[in-house]
Amino acid sequence: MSAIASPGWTYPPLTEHGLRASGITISIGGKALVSEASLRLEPGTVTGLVGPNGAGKSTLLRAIAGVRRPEVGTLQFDGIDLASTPVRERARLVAFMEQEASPTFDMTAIEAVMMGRLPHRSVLAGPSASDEDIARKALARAGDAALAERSIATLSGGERQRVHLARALAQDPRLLVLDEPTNHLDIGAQLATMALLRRLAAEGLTVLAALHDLQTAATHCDQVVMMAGSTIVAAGSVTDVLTSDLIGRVYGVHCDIMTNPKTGRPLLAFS
Ligand SMILES: Nc1ncnc2c1ncn2[C@@H]1O[C@H](COP(=O)(O)OP(=O)(O)OP(=O)(O)O)[C@@H](O)[C@H]1O
Repeated sequence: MSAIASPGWTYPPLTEHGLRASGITISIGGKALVSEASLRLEPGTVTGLVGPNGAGKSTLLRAIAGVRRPEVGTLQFDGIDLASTPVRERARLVAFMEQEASPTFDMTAIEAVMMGRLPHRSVLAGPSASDEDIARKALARAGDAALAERSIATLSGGERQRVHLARALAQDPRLLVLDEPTNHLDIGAQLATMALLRRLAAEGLTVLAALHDLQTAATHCDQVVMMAGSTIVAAGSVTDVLTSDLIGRVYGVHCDIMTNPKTGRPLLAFS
């Protein structure tokens, strides 16, 4: 991973690896959107952030990604305090794919992905051949190589979602934060995306993804963090968190949990 600090700023020594969020609290107009959320994510793992609509998942992800500053709490990645890390350096550590990232102005898919290279090049210099090479590889990994020269305004929701994933990959981060990365994707593309996240984790990335589909979390994640009513109500292994009892209490649905005989992973049946 490239992580060369710009002149005048060097990364502090690594003390502890992975993400450490502690006591994150965010409120608007006196209403807590996230209350005292704490979590640990180890490098090389995929964590699913689950919970009902309005639980506070996107708000917590935005805080971790640096889009929204928490009023209270600390965020450290690899021992680095993210709040005091300059924006450009932070963007080399953490990449964020938002839930509904509609294009604000027209550009081609490859131009959109190249924006992920901005934290890695000098402010005045244009993109290098190496930047373009990295962007094209990222687009290919996300499954959109054939769409490189297409205007993103003309792409389908799923195609555009993969472009945004490629932009985050081109950023070459150490922590990848994704808000519903598969919500526009067909089942084949969903499986391909989750398999890609697993490969990225195997390469050492820390991956945190908000997921609505509990089966996707059960099948592909190492760890699950469940939010409800602005707080984290459970965090741990898939089998510790995705229990019939907790799903029933949090979502108000009945869920039978079996074991997939092929994968050994939990198989969820809702009623
Ligand atoms: N700018 C805002 N002003 C007021 N309330 C807000 C604001 N942004 C978010 N909220 C509220 O905060 C709560 C948490 O929102 P958030 O988007 O984090 O939930 P979520 O778990 O990601 O939901 P979903 O699964 O529906 O995407 C919701 O009740 C939402 O209406």
